[in-house]
Amino acid sequence: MSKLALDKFSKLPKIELHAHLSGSVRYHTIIDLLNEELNALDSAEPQKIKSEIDLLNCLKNKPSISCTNSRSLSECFQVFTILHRLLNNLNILEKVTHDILQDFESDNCVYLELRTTPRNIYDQNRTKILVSKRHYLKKIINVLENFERCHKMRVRLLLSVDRAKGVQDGLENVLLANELESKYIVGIDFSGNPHVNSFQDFEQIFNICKENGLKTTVHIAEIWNDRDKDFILKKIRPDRIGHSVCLDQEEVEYLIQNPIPIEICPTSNLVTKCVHQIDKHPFFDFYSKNKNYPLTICTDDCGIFDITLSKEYELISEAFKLSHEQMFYLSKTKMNFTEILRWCNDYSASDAQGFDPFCPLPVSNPPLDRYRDSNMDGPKFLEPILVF
Ligand SMILES: CNc1ncnc2c1ncn2[C@@H]1O[C@H](COP(=O)(O)O)[C@@H](O)[C@H]1O
Repeated sequence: MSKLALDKFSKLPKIELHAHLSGSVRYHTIIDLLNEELNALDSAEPQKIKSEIDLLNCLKNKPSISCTNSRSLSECFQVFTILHRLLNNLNILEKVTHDILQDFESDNCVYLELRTTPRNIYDQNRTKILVSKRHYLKKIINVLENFERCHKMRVRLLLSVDRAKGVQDGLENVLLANELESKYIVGIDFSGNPHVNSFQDFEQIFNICKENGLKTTVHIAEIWNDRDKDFILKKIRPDRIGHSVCLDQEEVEYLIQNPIPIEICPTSNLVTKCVHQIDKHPFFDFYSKNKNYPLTICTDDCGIFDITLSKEYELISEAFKLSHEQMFYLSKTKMNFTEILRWCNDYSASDAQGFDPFCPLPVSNPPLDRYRDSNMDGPKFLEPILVF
């Protein structure tokens, strides 16, 4: 794709609803932190660190129609373990979180929903808690507050329940969400290694979320033998679902008839090999059958994959021959913004009225024509959806 087209996607105002904090730490920051460990005088395991740098290099992925340097999901989860070791104090956490927000805003993201699993940070012997889950979260919320004071992008937080860490750990996170009562926490994400445990064991937690009015989004069908699909789609019916790529035709039909908004993560699906070619991505099963199906394009772990939201748009647009106008229309309308505003339950009605996330900078925003793809021979604008 030409640089000009890439620029147009960078300028398109976008929303990001599926971004894991640790996975979104800048790729170069991760490498720098690993090199710091490597060069430390007391570096105990240089070979291990070198192989971790190699793993990172392999996972780093450039968007392309067919992905050649794919790695499996389990390798991704190895990287998260490394990241959790590296992000081991509040200063680093503060810095990387701020960088993530900056990066999304520079990419013209206007509403970012970051998700993270609250965790205790231990000392080297893992005997003493240095930072509690509560302090971990408070630090992140503090970064979001400070950011919002001087930036236009709106940022909210989902607390993650990691299926691999078990029910008790998940329960603590949901109780924390309730207890902190922060306007920044808008819901609960159910994620983690899909090969480990089953979400069916977490039914009590789903019920607690419902009883307490906490919105939920659940990772499903990231692998073919996901035994939780029926349970999630038919019994739990969360507010959104993530990935949802390994679905059979019957399940796709079921969703078309009974839609749940889907967070699509194209590069992630290629890297983890649950989709082998971008032009076979099930995004199109939904899009082609129902142009109004609520779909949103997301990055998942933009740091470890070294990608941006704009590049994800580019990937989908190229693979399915969608014009800039179609992408624009998709980003504007496929995810119901009233719904998002409802997630931000602290907004007063007047705030909500004044907040058009697609028009955050009315003075400096370019005219809509700027987003028009001059080479496009498909339909012209479907409706005058924006007033800049
Ligand atoms: C690649 N696809 C994925 N599938 C499932 N869960 C994923 C994921 N990518 C990330 N996570 C979840 O997010 C955590 C890292 O961010 P936080 O430490 O919470 O900020 C991972 O440990 C995993 O539980």
